[in-house]
Amino acid sequence: MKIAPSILSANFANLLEDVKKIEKDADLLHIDVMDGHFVPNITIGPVVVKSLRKFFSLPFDVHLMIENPDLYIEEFANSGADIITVHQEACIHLHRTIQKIKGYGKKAGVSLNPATPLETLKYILQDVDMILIMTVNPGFGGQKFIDSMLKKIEELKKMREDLGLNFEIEVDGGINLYNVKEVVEAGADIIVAGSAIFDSSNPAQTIKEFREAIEK
Ligand SMILES: O=C(CO)[C@H](O)[C@H](O)COP(=O)(O)O
Ligand SMILES: [Co+2]
Repeated sequence: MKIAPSILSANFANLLEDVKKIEKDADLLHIDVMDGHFVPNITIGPVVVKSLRKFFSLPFDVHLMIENPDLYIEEFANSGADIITVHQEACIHLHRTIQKIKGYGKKAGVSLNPATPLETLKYILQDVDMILIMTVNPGFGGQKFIDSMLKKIEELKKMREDLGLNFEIEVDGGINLYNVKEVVEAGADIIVAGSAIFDSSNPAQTIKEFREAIEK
């Protein structure tokens, strides 16, 4: 099980120091990109990804919550993203978008909003490296986990088994020390956590506690 702290809840005025706090304990760095159109919030773009890349070697997991992601894939690829995840709801030609990400030598992820059925992924599952199940409506950190998404994670895991595929299942939104175990038991391979990690007094220690909570 991998842990991907989301910098959405880091201090943007002190981003370098905040990421240094989790660098050794995290498996990936989750970077939430929001455009004010696909979601009602605006965060950061490729310039910030590029600036961070100079200081860190851990994989960058870039979650694009933007309309027309095709327009920005090249820039994010060149800025140092390792995984580029687009939303199914934002892509008219999703298969083409996935191929574009892979064409830059990056891992391709596809994310689903809570209301979007798994069936929309049926014909692209064999093409992706990762599926990101949103367990909050995207746009903001610190929201409450939507419990009905546990079934969705279980169903996706079953689909993966039935099809004999090996994409990773990432789960994002409202995950904390109290619910992480059931999220992993449902089928998550990668856990994203923003507020639970960066709002804590010791983010590195909190990541260790996440791993302990799963073992319990
Ligand atoms: O994609 C996101 C929101 O759209 C964030 O990654 C997610 O919400 C993480 O924050 P938290 O753990 O505080 O819910
Ligand atoms: Co995210």
